[in-house]
Amino acid sequence: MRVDVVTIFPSFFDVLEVSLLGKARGAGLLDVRVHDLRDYTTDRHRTVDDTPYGGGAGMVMKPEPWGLALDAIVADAGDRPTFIFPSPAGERFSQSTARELSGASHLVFGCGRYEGIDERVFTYAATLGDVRLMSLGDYVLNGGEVASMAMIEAIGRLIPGVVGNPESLVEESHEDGLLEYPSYTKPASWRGHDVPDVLLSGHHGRVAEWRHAQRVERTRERRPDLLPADDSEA
Ligand SMILES: Nc1cc(-c2cccs2)n[nH]1
Repeated sequence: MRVDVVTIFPSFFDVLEVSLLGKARGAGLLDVRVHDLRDYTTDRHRTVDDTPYGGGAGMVMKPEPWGLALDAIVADAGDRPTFIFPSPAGERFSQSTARELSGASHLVFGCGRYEGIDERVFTYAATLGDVRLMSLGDYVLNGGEVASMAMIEAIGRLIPGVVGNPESLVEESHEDGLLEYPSYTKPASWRGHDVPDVLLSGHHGRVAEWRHAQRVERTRERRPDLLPADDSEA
């Protein structure tokens, strides 16, 4: 998968060199390219925003630099990518969205500032590929960088080969509508807190039953909205 990121804070994405995604890049599973939007400005001050038509507070990102940046990426890749613009006004990003997008061949993340990107950028991008405005949740960030980083990680880890043991992707929270079960490791007793006996029993069937029950109980307690309507009232 190729991933391009357009941002005015390119160094923010240096962290993608480390950890799991860094290994994925090294293994050629993920090709991440970060672009500084200011490289696509034409004035001496490398201006990327201006005051909003119709008045109002804040600044809006100018369309010209975005158009040049998206054109350069599409010309280089020679394909029709999926453009993802983080936005509090976007569709809700979820694990199923991550799974859907993990099958894409080319994603382009456009990191705007909260006051927004000129709407014509999304209209223009739609002539180059699919456009998805994506929200991580009902709260407001200052820019799309943090949201893009989270989505790149959530999507990237689902690409076959990125996570060593694909088994570890099963029974994760949100993979199948239930939260994950509690995890324990050695020592069996720590500061007076013991690991549940069933996990020390060696009885795989009972462990599986206990873990499923824990998943249902936790989901009921913390996220009843994830359960089918008739169940969450139970
Ligand atoms: N979910 C979400 C996205 C955002 C922003 C994206 C770009 C600027 S602010 N805030 N909250």
